[in-house]
Amino acid sequence: MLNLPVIAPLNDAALTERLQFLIDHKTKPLGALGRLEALMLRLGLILGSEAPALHAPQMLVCAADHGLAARGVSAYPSDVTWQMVENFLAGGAAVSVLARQHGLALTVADCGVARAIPARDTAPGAPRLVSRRIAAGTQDASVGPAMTREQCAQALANGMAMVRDMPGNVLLLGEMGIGNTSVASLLLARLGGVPLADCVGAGTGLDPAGIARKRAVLQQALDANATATEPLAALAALGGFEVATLTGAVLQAASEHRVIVVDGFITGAAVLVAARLAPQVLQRCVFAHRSGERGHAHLLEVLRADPLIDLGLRLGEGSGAALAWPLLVSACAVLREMASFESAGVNGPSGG
Ligand SMILES: O=C(O)c1ccc[n+]([C@@H]2O[C@H](COP(=O)([O-])O)[C@@H](O)[C@H]2O)c1
Ligand SMILES: Cc1cc2nc[nH]c2cc1C
Repeated sequence: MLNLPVIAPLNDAALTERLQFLIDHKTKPLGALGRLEALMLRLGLILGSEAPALHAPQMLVCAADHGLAARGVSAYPSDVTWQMVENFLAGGAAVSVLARQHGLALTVADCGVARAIPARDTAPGAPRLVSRRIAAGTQDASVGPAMTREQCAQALANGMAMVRDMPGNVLLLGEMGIGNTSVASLLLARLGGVPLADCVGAGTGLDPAGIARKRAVLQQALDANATATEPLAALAALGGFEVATLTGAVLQAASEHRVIVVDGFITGAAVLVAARLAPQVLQRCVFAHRSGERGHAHLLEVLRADPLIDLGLRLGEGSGAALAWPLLVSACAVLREMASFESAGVNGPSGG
């Protein structure tokens, strides 16, 4: 039996009021720091502090393969999954560069890559591999469930355990898995109630004919798993090992009052599943960016999320989360260090 962690709602009205007062009395015209002010408020609430500080940020990149990929739903072959995991670990991928630049500890989890990633010793501070393999890729969801309920429960438990073992108070989410935009599309259609056509996009770069084929395959997957409507049933039937592991990670991080920085379409789909299980997780999430992948705008709407940046990224890996990271650092610094009208001796609004 899977025990999901308890997640308390964030409903400290007094702290909300104090934070808003502090923000409104900083030396700036009211509201002039725009959406950074909403970020300041959110981070203060999540961390339960009027002077929040982020420490030991953890970037967790979950990787796995997908039976669906054999149906031609991606522009790239499944081998790219293990090859990119090696690239993450060697320090050459976008997320490796950005994690290094920003001092984010990078953990890459093999949640079920078709070709197992060999264990290795890594130097302190270098990207770290953890093996949390469920199987060598999921089954083909277009003909039946992608995973068993037991496999899904194990992946959720793995995600929870990994976060439990991590230091720090902020978790950034990333993923890698050829075929996983299909998984995210299916979960958005099933759990978000969004028409499939709006959920399906180019992923790694399908052309319009490829997208039409992908849509037809994904419709077969929805039909083959028509009874999987509850969140955990849908996750098992349509999901991937990396998405289920990320879902567990999100639930655990929320229960520990960590800030959760959500990357793009696939990590967002994991948050959707987690939010269907425990809506309070959304109060702990910061949505990093709006992905160029078609379904992401719809997913953000379903989650009522307002992402920080829009650079037309469609890479995944956690790259958008890493790029948005400095904004979180700045939001905390401004809340802690910026003077108030009173402390700086600056006149407030003229009034009248
Ligand atoms: O996160 C996103 O918004 C995103 C959008 C498009 C593609 N991706 C990445 O591309 C891979 C999945 O694309 P595909 O076409 O194989 O389904 C996977 O490794 C993701 O990290 C990620
Ligand atoms: C090269 C490549 C890098 C990626 N990183 C995340 N998803 C990816 C998909 C491809 C194809």
